[in-house]
Amino acid sequence: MERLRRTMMFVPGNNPAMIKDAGIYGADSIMFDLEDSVSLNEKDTARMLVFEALQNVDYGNSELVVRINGLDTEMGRADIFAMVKAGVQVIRLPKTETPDDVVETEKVIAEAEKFFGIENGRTHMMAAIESAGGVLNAPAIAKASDRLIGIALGAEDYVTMMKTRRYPDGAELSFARNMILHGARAAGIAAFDTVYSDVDNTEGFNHEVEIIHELGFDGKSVINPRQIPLVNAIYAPTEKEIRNAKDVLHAIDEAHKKGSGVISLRGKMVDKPVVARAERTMALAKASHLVDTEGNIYAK
Ligand SMILES: CC(C)(COP(=O)(O)OP(=O)(O)OC[C@H]1O[C@@H](n2cnc3c(N)ncnc32)[C@H](O)[C@@H]1OP(=O)(O)O)[C@@H](O)C(=O)NCCC(=O)NCCSC(=O)C[C@@](O)(CC(=O)O)C(=O)O
Ligand SMILES: [Mg+2]
Repeated sequence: MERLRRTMMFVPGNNPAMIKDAGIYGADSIMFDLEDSVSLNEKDTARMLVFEALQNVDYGNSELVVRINGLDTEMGRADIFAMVKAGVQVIRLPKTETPDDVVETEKVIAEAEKFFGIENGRTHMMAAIESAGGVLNAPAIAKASDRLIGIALGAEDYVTMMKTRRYPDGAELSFARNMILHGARAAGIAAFDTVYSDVDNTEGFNHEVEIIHELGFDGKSVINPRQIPLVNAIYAPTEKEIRNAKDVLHAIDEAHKKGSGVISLRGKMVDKPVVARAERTMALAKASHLVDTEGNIYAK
């Protein structure tokens, strides 16, 4: 079963208190940041703090991701070696412009795995796309390495380069979001939307999450624990959707018993894509604690 990544929470790598408590908020993924939330004179401290945390803090079921500094900086290589040694699950490459950026980063990751005697390929990657060039290359970036679990939009850098800013309806991000989504889907990996910086604006945040949920993004980068339950609520299926998904899965089981891959349910065709959507609905229902492991809806 595909891992759910509705929320990926940025945690500044130089903030010991936030690093220590990052696991208590229920983010699907925790993303320790060594890049833009850390000033130049704190880079070494942040790398050390995140290294220690990855080795010693229990973050439960949250996936552990680190955003490194790019290889075009003097920190990039040291970041990769330290994080691979610490056993990070996913390295997030910032400001990815070309497939070569991914390939070059992968080479250093493989070198680090070999150096520390770690199984080749254990460290996964994701690539953040934060520029016009990166957006145009999104489909090729998404296919650049088997280690990639997903690609993500970094909209703050992107809108700055595009000489605009963030607007409530998101029209300025429409092309980038669609390129990233299509690039990810064509490569069979996940697509993550960008951060929403106005932490106190719940209405604006919810509106943005509705948009990316409807588009089909797997989830969103968040910068504050208060944003996690808001994303989860929008990604949680309704009781009607769960009941329908259960009926779909039951109907296709019956069809398979009769040797068919298609059946009618309440006048609507149930086939492979409908079944795949029903399975995702049930996975989201389980993650949202709306059903038990058998798929039974919890009484209210
Ligand atoms: C926004 C704010 C200052 C608000 O502060 P506030 O003080 O109002 O927070 P409160 O809500 O009051 O905090 C209540 C309790 O939660 C704790 N708490 C808060 N945030 C927590 C957290 N993140 N992790 C763990 N713990 C946390 C806090 O310590 C407190 O704990 P306690 O005291 O125990 O009660 C704060 O959240 C924060 O610093 N966020 C991280 C910012 C960050 O990482 N930026 C870089 C990534 S974006 C980027 O780089 C752009 C990008 O690259 C992106 C892309 O590529 O996608 C692009 O180009 O777009
Ligand atoms: Mg950025």
